[in-house]
Amino acid sequence: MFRFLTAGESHGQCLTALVEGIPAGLKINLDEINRQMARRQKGYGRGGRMSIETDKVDILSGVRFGETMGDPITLRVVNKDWENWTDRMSVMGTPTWTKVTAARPGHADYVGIKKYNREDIRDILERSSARETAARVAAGAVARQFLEACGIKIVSHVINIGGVKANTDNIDYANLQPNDSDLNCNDAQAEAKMREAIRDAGQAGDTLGGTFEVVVQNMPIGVGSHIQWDKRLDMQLAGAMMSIQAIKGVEIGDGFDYANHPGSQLHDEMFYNEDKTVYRKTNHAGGIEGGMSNGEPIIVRACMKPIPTLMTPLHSIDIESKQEVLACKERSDVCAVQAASVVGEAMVALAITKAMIDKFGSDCMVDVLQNLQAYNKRIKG
Ligand SMILES: Cc1cc2nc3c(=O)[nH]c(=O)nc-3n(C[C@H](O)[C@H](O)[C@H](O)COP(=O)(O)O)c2cc1C
Ligand SMILES: C=C(O[C@@H]1CC(C(=O)O)=C[C@@H](OP(=O)(O)O)[C@H]1O)C(=O)O
Repeated sequence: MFRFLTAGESHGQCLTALVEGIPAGLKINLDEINRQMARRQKGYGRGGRMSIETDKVDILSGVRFGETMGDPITLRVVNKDWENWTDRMSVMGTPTWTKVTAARPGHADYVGIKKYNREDIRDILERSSARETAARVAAGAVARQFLEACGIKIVSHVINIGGVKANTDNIDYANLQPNDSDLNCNDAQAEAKMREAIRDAGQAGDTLGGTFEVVVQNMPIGVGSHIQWDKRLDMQLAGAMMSIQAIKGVEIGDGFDYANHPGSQLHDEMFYNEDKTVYRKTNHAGGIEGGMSNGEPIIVRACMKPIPTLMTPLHSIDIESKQEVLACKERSDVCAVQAASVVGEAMVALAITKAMIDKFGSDCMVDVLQNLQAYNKRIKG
């Protein structure tokens, strides 16, 4: 059993993640965790907050002398900005700060206020903020280290920002490499145009969304199951991806394009190599058939809506005065698709880790790796 939870507010003292079920005996590389944290903070179009924070993870439990013990792992990311918010975010005492009352269309503000019976929108926006994704990337970075010990790699790339599309013809998904570019895009020409689009949107007080792909490489066959709805790997991946703030669409493989062509053009035909191992010439299925990994790279595509906080605010309502007003202008990102792609990698890593642990066990790495090896041997035979 593998699970994780996060806690913390955007301008509170810290964010935490509690990760349970990582097997004992996994070597943890803290520098690598922090490298993932830094990747999430990059990206042209991020707001002022990113120049305040330098996200670093403290491991508070579950790891001893660099190795997991099988215990729950607690990860903490301190919010440097907390110091500037102690008046507004004090744990005890009486509020001295003006309430936020003008709801932002597209954010959690209005519905949250109603549902939780609050008068200050800050009580909602602090937790609905995607600052929370820092804790997910920390948890995901631990999961990635488990997956890498099992030989599995996860990469992503941005393929569309605000309608500017990267060239995605002839991508070799099995060998797609991580890139360090500003927008996590492999097409330099498209990336330059994406930057222009983000700059123009920012100057107009507007925001942009986009699309990215997360790819899982070297995935063993048969992880997930057709037996029950909640064991299907595609369901677990889609849920994980949809749980990210502002993600509004998820596709596996050809996804919505399946609707446009007949089956004869889309199902991935099977062939035998000389040694009778099976191979495919195509991967329309995106590495999953019948809710199980089929050994091809898993391709999960996600669409992020434009950021809801606009510097040229939208028409909205004030929950206190009951007047029609302009939405509140919190400091904000113009575009965060690159950051979302890093969060997407983390969520995919966490979902794949859960499915791998369901299949190969979670007590200790020696058992997991032996189980995986024996299983691979049987499958190949
Ligand atoms: C990495 C990342 C950064 C984000 N930055 C902002 C931001 O600066 N301002 C904002 O209003 N929304 C931002 N969002 C989106 C909101 O958090 C999100 O739209 C909101 O929580 C409502 O949830 P929903 O869009 O899923 O309905 C960001 C999302 C992600 C994934
Ligand atoms: C803080 C992060 O993202 C935040 C997500 C966010 C929102 O409403 O989702 C609003 C902004 O926060 P602030 O109001 O402090 O500027 C973003 O910066 C982060 O990614 O670390």
